[in-house]
Amino acid sequence: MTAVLEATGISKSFRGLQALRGVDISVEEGQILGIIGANGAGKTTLFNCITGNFPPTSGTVRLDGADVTGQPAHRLAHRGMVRTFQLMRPFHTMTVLENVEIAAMSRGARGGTARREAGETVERTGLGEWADQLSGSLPAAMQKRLELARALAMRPRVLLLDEVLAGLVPAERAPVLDLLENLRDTEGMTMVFIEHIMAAVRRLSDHVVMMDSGAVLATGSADEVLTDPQVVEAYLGKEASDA
Ligand SMILES: Nc1ncnc2c1ncn2[C@@H]1O[C@H](COP(=O)(O)OP(=O)(O)OP(=O)(O)O)[C@@H](O)[C@H]1O
Repeated sequence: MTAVLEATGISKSFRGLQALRGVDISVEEGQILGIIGANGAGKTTLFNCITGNFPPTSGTVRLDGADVTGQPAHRLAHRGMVRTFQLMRPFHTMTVLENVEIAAMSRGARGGTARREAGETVERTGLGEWADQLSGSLPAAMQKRLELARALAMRPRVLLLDEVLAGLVPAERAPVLDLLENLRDTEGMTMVFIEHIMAAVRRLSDHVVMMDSGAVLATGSADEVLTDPQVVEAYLGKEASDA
């Protein structure tokens, strides 16, 4: 099987601080890759290098085999790769539906089509009853769903999720996990997700990469990685409370 998304040898320095040191990840079509690691390990920086927020200092990003290193987010979105952000950035003075509609329009949907697709996405992400609320007035859990809805409205084939469950109580996490699993199983969507909640990593990941100090420390199935003594020592010992 060929990788849909493959990042090889990704390094990134910020004025002397080496945030990434030759990171390799790859994910095959219809698979979910989970990325774990302590705060500051470089997970979000890796996403930023992959999704064109800034170019890596060195290394190559390939999407469907094509070199897309450093391409801006909008061009990657047209190629089918979209991400969510850890800190949400919706337009707070617009309604939930309008926010999602704008995302649909950004990939070319127009007029009634954009509105209809936005409505479907809003329902699918459990935001139906909030559709006409200003997004700035949403509770945190619903803002998270809006971030996901905006990404899905862009119809990605490859979706990168940065801590999409953070700040949600367990009852709020379940529907998001159900949705992500459904997107993989029914639409074959490929996903990479950064997550600190180990129950979610176990449930969703076909494959896990554990990062430490800007490098990959362990990779394998969730069972293999989460029981790896180095991973337990470097990360899980500190984070196990939420597992
Ligand atoms: N734009 C930037 N400028 C300078 N340093 C940065 C920048 N972005 C990240 N860093 C640094 O790079 C390192 C990796 O940060 P990063 O946010 O990627 O970690 P992370 O694994 O995503 O952490 P968390 O789990 O807290 O989100 C940190 O030392 C961080 O301070």
